[in-house]
Amino acid sequence: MESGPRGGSRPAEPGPCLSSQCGADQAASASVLSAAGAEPGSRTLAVAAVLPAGGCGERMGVPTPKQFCPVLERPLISYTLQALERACWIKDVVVVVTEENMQAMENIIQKYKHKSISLVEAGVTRHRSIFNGLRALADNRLNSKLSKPEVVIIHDAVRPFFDEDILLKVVTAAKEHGAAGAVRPLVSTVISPSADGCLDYSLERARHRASEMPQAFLFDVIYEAYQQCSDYDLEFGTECLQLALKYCHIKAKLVEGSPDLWKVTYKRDLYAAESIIKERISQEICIVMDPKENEEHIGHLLEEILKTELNHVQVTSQALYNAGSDIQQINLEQCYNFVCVNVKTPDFRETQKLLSMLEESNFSLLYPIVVVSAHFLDFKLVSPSQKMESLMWIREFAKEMRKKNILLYGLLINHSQDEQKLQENLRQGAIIITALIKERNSALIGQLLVA
Ligand SMILES: Nc1ccn([C@@H]2O[C@H](COP(=O)(O)OP(=O)(O)OP(=O)(O)O)[C@@H](O)[C@H]2O)c(=O)n1
Ligand SMILES: O=P(O)(O)OC[C@@H](O)[C@@H](O)[C@@H](O)CO
Repeated sequence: MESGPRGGSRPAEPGPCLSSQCGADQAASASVLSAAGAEPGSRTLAVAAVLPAGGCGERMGVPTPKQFCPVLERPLISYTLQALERACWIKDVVVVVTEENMQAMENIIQKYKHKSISLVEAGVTRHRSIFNGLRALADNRLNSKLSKPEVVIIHDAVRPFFDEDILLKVVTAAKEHGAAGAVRPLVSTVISPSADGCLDYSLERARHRASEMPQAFLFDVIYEAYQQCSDYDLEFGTECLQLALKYCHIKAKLVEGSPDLWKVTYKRDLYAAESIIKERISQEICIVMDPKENEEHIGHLLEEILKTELNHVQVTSQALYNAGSDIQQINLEQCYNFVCVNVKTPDFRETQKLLSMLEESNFSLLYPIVVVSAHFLDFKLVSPSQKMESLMWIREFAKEMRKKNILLYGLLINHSQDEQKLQENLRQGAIIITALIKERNSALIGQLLVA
């Protein structure tokens, strides 16, 4: 199975590493990706990737193989594919899955619009799966749309947190050395037990590294290594770099990677992945308000309070004049959080306008979008209970929005005439907004919170 061309016109997506789309540094990638030995930029290096995703995730301890476990209701492997898509110079991605998971994988590719993906059947071990992926690239009779690359990246499907920079580094190093792999300092010391279960010796931690992914190889090197590989190594090996050394006498270049390169292995890793992704898509908030309001507009006051409360978060304000261009403009900054300020009647007019734009934009495909419909009322003039009736609209509407991966919350702020009270209420409102955005708790959708 093959999906369409990579890259393309998709809006910049804040994948797990939130870097800019494709070619964070065009000059760097152009020189790296010029074909081996050619003048930089003269001919692009053919690079493909093999993603082993055929495991059962035994250590995760759940029925679903971990690469398909949901993170914010989206399969983990989709985040890895999205991060790979940032490197639009990778021409083919071969995902290696078991026969029984082929359809599930095809559904993920279709739903999340992943490009240039070919599926290959897994083997009973990781090395056998990788070998199957390499074979598909080597022998295009297996898949006519695939062609043998000069360099191949091998990356575990359950390692979603990496950026284009480490891909460029391992590919550059593989071009020069034949093989390269990301490494990290060891957290625990490595020891060797004796036959009777006692300490035999320990390795000096500072002189050793943990082997992570991505790794990259001159294709002919790693393919030759796998073709020479013993059954024992195919069955019990865990290190591709070792195969290149043992069978092709290639000493891989080791590239220091970032702390994000860890592999999702245990259940706690899924929780960690979810909180990292939530943190990363909470970095920007857009306050949507009526453009005709003057600077004292309550929306601007709320914007200033949010900026004060959330100094590491980018808070912007935007008027919604019309659909497409505004929402495209907003989301180009990778914004997944909106506070819609409703001060005019009828209630929700601005919120409904924003929601219909978000629905049409399809931006909630990859991440849940938070929309806080903020309403201001001087409780001394109008009792909240009177307002409640008209605000009940939000409960039903929130259920509809939930189906589109849009989390809609209501917020009623006491628009006190007393300046100090108003500041306190706005601060309380900012705290509530911050919590809703950070937690993205679908249990609270349609609720009306009061500040
Ligand atoms: N026969 C296998 C075994 C593993 N993998 C893949 O290799 C990567 C790293 O392996 P690991 O973390 O060990 O995954 P599992 O084997 O699924 O985990 P476990 O050992 O807990 O069963 C994963 O993306 C996994 O899907 C594979 O493609 N084919
Ligand atoms: O051993 P596992 O199958 O859990 O995972 C594979 C890892 O060993 C591997 O991804 C890195 O150590 C780099 O080779």
